[in-house]
Amino acid sequence: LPEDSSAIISRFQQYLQINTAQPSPDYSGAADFIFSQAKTIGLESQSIEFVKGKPVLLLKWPGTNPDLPSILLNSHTDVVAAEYHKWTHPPFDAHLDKTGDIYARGSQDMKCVGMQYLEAIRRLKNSGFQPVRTLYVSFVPDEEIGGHDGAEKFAQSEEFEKMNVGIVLDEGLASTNENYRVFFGERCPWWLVIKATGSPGHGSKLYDNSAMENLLKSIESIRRFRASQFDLVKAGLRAEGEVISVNMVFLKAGTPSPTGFVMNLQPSEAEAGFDIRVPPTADEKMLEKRLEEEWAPSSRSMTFEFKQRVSTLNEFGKPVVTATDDSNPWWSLLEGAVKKANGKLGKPEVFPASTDARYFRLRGLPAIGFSPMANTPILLHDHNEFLNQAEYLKGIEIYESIIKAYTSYTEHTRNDAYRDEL
Ligand SMILES: CSCC[C@H](NC=O)C(=O)O
Ligand SMILES: [Zn+2]
Ligand SMILES: [Zn+2]
Repeated sequence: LPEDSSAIISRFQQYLQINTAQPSPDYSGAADFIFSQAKTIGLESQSIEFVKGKPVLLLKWPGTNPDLPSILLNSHTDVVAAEYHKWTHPPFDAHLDKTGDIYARGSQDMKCVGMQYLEAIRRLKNSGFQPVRTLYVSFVPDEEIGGHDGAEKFAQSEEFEKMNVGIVLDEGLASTNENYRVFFGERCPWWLVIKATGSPGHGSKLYDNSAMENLLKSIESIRRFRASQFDLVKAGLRAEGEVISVNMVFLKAGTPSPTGFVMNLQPSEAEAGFDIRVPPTADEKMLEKRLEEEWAPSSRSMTFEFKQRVSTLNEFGKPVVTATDDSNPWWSLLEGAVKKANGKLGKPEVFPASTDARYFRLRGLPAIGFSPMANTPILLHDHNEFLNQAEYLKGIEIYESIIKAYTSYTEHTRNDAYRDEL
């Protein structure tokens, strides 16, 4: 590796070594690091604590025409927890192996992207490039737990309003082939708990309407639905983000005893939790009906509760998605810029899980999910998350090209996609 590249990789490793794992992320460590980077690059920086101890770090590269809507490059500073003993290299060592793979929690999700933004800016600045539009880079907390104290408050703030943002880039997913994946929307999380009650009884007795039987009937029904959705994906008829996913995440029942559970007692209560993800264009009413009639019918002594239920629609009743046609110039600009840097984009997709991009889209802004990682296994939230250094360096070139194209775009763009509704 040339001298320059090893310095770039070592800065990436430094960021990865800061333990920002939920539930107690080292946000002040991350802030110190990001601000020290901003200083050496020559970017203005600001920390906004909408919630104490959870800073939104905002960097700014002023453009020559501050009247044009600005560009926002967003990333989150937190990462999910890691089970240390199940990793081949400790998750916060950022170990670089002989093949160039860098192992760390956050190497894909999404400290890579945050640092790639900064490295791209550093190079552009050094080359003498001048942006026309102002460029902002935000590092937000708490994405992994829903972003309520981070991007959600940020997107709704006066500070954000003043930034006059026209387009947001946020995270995507690694691609296992040579085409980068790119996302225009995301599925909405519905975290459902269903609860069954029934008559308790002797473990030897066959009878109807026990809590366990009632719950199992629901689970069977939910699993049939799950299979019907999964089959569409397996048959290649639908993309991952276009079906409703339903996965059971907990089961809770039984009567505890000092040695485990009482074995000859059928319990009077049983419950199960499901992580459901609903595509932006899905029929919510249909799903609700299914839930009321088949998954948790009161006729079977069942109740349900949502731990979280995010609507697929915005305040105008429209799906929360970013346009991918001619009405959104940022799409073709992105395509062109990636191509110019010798990269290829796949077909725009719906992100299968949730990201902070939703909060920007809810404001009526276009937001594109994109993490430039091609030919890479998808390891976010998994053990042994890694990114190859060559792929990381390639991503920096991709962002250089995007930042050039975006900040140089001088056509008048509206920064309010809902103008028609308003
Ligand atoms: C919906 S709050 C949790 C957000 C989380 N985001 C990334 O994994 C997700 O589970 O999609
Ligand atoms: Zn993420
Ligand atoms: Zn994540």
